[in-house]
Amino acid sequence: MTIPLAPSRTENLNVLSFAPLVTPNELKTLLPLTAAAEATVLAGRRAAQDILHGRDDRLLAIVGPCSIHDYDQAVAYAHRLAALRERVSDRLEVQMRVYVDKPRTTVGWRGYLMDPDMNGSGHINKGLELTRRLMLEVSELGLPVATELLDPFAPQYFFDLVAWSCLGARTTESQTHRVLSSSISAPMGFKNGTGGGIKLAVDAIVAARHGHALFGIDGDGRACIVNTRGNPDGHVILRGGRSGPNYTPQFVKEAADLMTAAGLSPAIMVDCSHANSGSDHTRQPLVWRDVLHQRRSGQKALRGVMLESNLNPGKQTLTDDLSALGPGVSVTDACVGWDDTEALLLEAAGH
Ligand SMILES: O=C[C@H](O)[C@H](O)COP(=O)(O)O
Ligand SMILES: C=C(OP(=O)(O)O)C(=O)O
Repeated sequence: MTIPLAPSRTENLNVLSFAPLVTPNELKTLLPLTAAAEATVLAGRRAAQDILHGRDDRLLAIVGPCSIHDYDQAVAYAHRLAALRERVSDRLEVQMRVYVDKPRTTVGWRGYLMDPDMNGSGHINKGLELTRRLMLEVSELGLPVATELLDPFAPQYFFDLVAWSCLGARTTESQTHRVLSSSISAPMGFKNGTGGGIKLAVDAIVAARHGHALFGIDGDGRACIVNTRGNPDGHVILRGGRSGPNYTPQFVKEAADLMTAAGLSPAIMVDCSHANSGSDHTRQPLVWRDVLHQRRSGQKALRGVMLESNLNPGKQTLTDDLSALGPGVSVTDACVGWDDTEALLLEAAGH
């Protein structure tokens, strides 16, 4: 069903159609927050906050697929990670990457939320329902959900299920996303830019700590002015940049110094993937181990680590023939497989 466009010579010239979007309250009536999921979200946020503010010396580990593309495979992964989370919980707070909204360098599949059928049909209502259902199911396992904040309307639909979130390298410098981050109830990481700039991530933390007024929607999908309080749990995520990796001690120190100069208490996460691994998943373990080594050597500002991991290693190309896709293999960035994931988490926990 589409909503007819009013004829005009000056507006909507490049709009093909409007279609109704489910409202946040309709979706939440269909898939309400359960007591078990709520307990996971609250405990996950509290654990992340305690680690980021130095009240808990465990490592926050954001682990999971580069992108979700298959419901059952995501649930199978979540079951494994939930069990592993328990085994390492004395040293690590493990939360699952449930990334559904993918920022692209130019064009490409934009994720399970925007295109759940993976064929360009853009069934966002279906993507919203599947996303909320999946986040509920993962949370009910006792496994906190971590996701990237990208679409400005998304928070009202499923961020009651998100324990940790972040802005990606392509949006950390965007004012729209910074002020949106000031509304988010979960701790927020801010990645350095694709060019490698760390200062812009620190600027984003400062911007998001303040209250803002922004365009948004309420639970009934009504356009409204959202007045925010500001997010006090911002931290920097080092993901490397165009000139190479930035997980090594000199960059960690640079990030810590920039946070201190901005009046912030240093709290840094290292993303083992992206430009830190040169997008080669076999290099993620090197980065992971370097982070652990830096922590053991006394770098207290390092509070978190991110690993792109899936049931099976590597990545595959998305084509029109979806039946050709191999199970549990990333369709976006290459991920480490389950065996390496388990080994790295156990190693980090000293098992
Ligand atoms: O995490 C995934 C990708 O690195 C990011 O979304 C950009 O992907 P692209 O450069 O393949 O578009
Ligand atoms: C897109 C991602 O990373 P980045 O923003 O660092 O490219 C991601 O973590 O999925």
